[in-house]
Amino acid sequence: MLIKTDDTKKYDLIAVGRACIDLNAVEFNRPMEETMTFAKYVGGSPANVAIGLAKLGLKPGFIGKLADDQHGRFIKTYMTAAGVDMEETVLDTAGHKTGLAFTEIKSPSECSILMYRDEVADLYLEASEVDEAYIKQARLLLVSGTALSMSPSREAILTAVAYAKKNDVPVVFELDYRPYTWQSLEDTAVYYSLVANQADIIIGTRDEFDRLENKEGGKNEETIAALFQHSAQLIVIKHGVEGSYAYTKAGDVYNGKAYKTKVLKTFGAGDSYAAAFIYAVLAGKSIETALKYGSASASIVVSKHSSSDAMPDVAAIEALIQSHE
Ligand SMILES: Nc1ncnc2c1ncn2[C@@H]1O[C@H](COP(=O)(O)OP(=O)(O)OP(=O)(O)O)[C@@H](O)[C@H]1O
Ligand SMILES: O=C(O)C[C@@H](O)[C@H](O)C(=O)CO
Repeated sequence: MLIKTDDTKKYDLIAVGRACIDLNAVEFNRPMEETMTFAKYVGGSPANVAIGLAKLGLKPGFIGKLADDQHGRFIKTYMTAAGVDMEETVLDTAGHKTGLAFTEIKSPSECSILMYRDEVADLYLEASEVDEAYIKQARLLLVSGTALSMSPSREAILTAVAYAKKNDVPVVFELDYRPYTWQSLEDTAVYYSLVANQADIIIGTRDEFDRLENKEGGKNEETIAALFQHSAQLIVIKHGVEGSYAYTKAGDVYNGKAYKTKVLKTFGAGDSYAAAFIYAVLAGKSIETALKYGSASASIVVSKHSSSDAMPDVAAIEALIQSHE
């Protein structure tokens, strides 16, 4: 197996970062100005990935800070019921709020997210609130890039990564770049590099790797050459509907095609892709197969209304792959 993990661990993966609320336009194919109703779902990239893994039958855990209010309680209840261990989440006692993402579905190819993320509870997670003994119980630690955008969450993430490294828990870095949370492009590149250089698996879009390198129009070959000088064993670079590439440190290159579908909205593709790709890697499947799982899962989620609730099970993913073989 390319990434060696200890399958006797209590949790398959522990995700650290934000768990928020998505409010997705119910009346779609119109601008948000004309939208009157929104459906509520759990959102936030690492929460979505954890939920996706639970739907695939794995045992994920979550580290994060939730607001002590109705939204925080909704998130904890939903994720627990979905099969994510939420016992290590901490409650914010300083009045910070849950992050909200209003999603606009103008057309299948034109979606946008309007974020309410000032003073959000998830960015107030402190290093002292991250438990080494919990991380030690995971096969993988998943870190989201957005959680690096502000202190004290930044230090909490760096602490989680340090605990994972100390306890031989491989680190997955999902670049998950959300521009509104960052002060500058330089900050992003500094903190992204700090974690990317320690990560075993790095997953992001081509644009997100450009943020890591703080340049435009970067080339995959140059990106992987630089990153493979550090801890990375496996790098996935996504190119939207054009598909994705996986690179191994040993020099293997794999190309995954997107599965065409009737798209409702494009967001949620990355999180569903990551969940199914990681599931396949943990199940010991080949990288070619893991790319198919990621693409199939994303194809299912972009055809549905939510990012979290729509995460598919293994049977749905395998059926979609089969129908294209
Ligand atoms: N329109 C689409 N139809 C089918 N599959 C898609 C589509 N868009 C993306 N995908 C699949 O999802 C994968 C990830 O998509 P993308 O590169 O857009 O990720 P992302 O930008 O991280 O997503 P997100 O919008 O959730 O942040 C792609 O590699 C592809 O397999
Ligand atoms: O927190 C966000 O950035 C938005 C997410 O909640 C949303 O689920 C999404 O865009 C998934 O990729």
